[in-house]
Amino acid sequence: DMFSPSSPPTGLLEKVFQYIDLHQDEFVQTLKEWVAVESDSVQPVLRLRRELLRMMGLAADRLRNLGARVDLVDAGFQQLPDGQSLPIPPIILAELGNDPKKPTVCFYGHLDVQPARQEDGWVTDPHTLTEVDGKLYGRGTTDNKGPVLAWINAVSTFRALDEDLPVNVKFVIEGMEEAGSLALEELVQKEKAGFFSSVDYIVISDNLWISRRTPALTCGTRGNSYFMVEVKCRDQDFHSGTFGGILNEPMADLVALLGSLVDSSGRILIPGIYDHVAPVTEEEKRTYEAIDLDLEEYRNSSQVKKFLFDTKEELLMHLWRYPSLSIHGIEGAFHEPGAKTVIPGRVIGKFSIRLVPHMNISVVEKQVKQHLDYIFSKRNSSNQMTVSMTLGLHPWVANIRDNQYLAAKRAIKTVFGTEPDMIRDGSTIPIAKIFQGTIRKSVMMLPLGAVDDGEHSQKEKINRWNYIEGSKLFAAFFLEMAKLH
Ligand SMILES: Cn1cncc1C[C@H](NC(=O)CCN)C(=O)O
Ligand SMILES: [Zn+2]
Ligand SMILES: [Zn+2]
Repeated sequence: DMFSPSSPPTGLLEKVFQYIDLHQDEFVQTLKEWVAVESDSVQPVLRLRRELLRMMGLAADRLRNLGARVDLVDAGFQQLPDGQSLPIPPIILAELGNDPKKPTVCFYGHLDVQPARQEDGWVTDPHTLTEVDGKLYGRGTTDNKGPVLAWINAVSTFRALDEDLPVNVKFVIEGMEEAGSLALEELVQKEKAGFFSSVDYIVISDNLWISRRTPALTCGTRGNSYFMVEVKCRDQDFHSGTFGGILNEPMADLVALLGSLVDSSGRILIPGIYDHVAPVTEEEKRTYEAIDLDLEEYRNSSQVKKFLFDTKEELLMHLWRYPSLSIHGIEGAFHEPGAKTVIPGRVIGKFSIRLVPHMNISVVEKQVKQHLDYIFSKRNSSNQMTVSMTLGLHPWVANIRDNQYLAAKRAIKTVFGTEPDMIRDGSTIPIAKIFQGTIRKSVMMLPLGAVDDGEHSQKEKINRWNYIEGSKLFAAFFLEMAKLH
């Protein structure tokens, strides 16, 4: 149309790539400064919330230096189960450029991280970015500080070269993703007609490739429903010498309940749970066949002796398009080393079910509660069982016919010289569905990290190559978006 900006001058991309290569050590240095902030949102303690506030402040400063207009939106307080409350770090809404002739691309990312302690099995200090053989180790390097900075690096490169930014850029950066994106949904609703009204596209870079070398585009994620099942005799523990043999023990009830959820082939045993799962189409099957995945390498690098499925297609389908049930832990259980003769008086089992199209969250909730009621009633226990669903997150499916998927494919081809794997992701980025459903804009997931980055795990890393080529990818993506608009 008549408002289309002219194609970028030939050689601009070359200049941009050269700048990024030349300044990569500065980019790594900033990542190091950000990794040094222990912005853990999972452990609800004031010291860490202060770190989160500091983290959001650092990011706000960085964005202001770029020339962005930055809003630190107050997000209120988190109520804890024990009655205490903690501040939620402010959410950054920022914008750079508002040329009506350009598309507006909004990047969502988060700067909170999972907990990490060196004793958990890190070789290096998790909050000191350490480079070994081109791998940048540190908590948050891949999830999600590295990708947030890659986007900022791309923007800052155009600024540093005194080149016009090809797109208008907006940022939504939060600090509570690892705790369930508290307060973000409300803000998105509230800003629907404000901040988000001018947004054309949303890009999220908060997941990983399925390969170590082949880049990917993500077309869908599973949702999640998280359950707590409490079994209580009394609030205090018992001595097994003085009460063992005369009680229904809460742990025995709970272990039976948890043991009734899934069989050893991974099949969920809750009646009706598979009823609404979308059937597999032939076309969909072909997408799994096309993916570059070396099963043996994947298995070896994951240090798993044997997966539940032997073919690439079966494995990918069970990660991406079938539900799964995982048992996470038991609160109140005696889990420390040593041999204490305790009977825990009250225990809480935690498990979750990854949801896929077209499962319905409230139907799943009913099915789970009915099943647990039935199993518990069969035990004829005198204890009290309480089941609650504490999180219900929808699965998300992209519209891969949107312009931005085309632009991203072209940018990937330019930077990596290859077509991306078109993948889904087994985990959940709750805000994707909320963006799509609330502000009704196109959402794309464009991951930068490699399959072996170890997000949430010990030894999390991002490869220098992924971080730097990823910064180039975002810059190339801006140019492709401008061409398509
Ligand atoms: C907090 N939470 C509880 N249920 C689901 C989640 C989100 C979490 N998200 C990620 O890990 C992002 C991965 N790139 C997950 O999927 O477990
Ligand atoms: Zn993340
Ligand atoms: Zn995470």
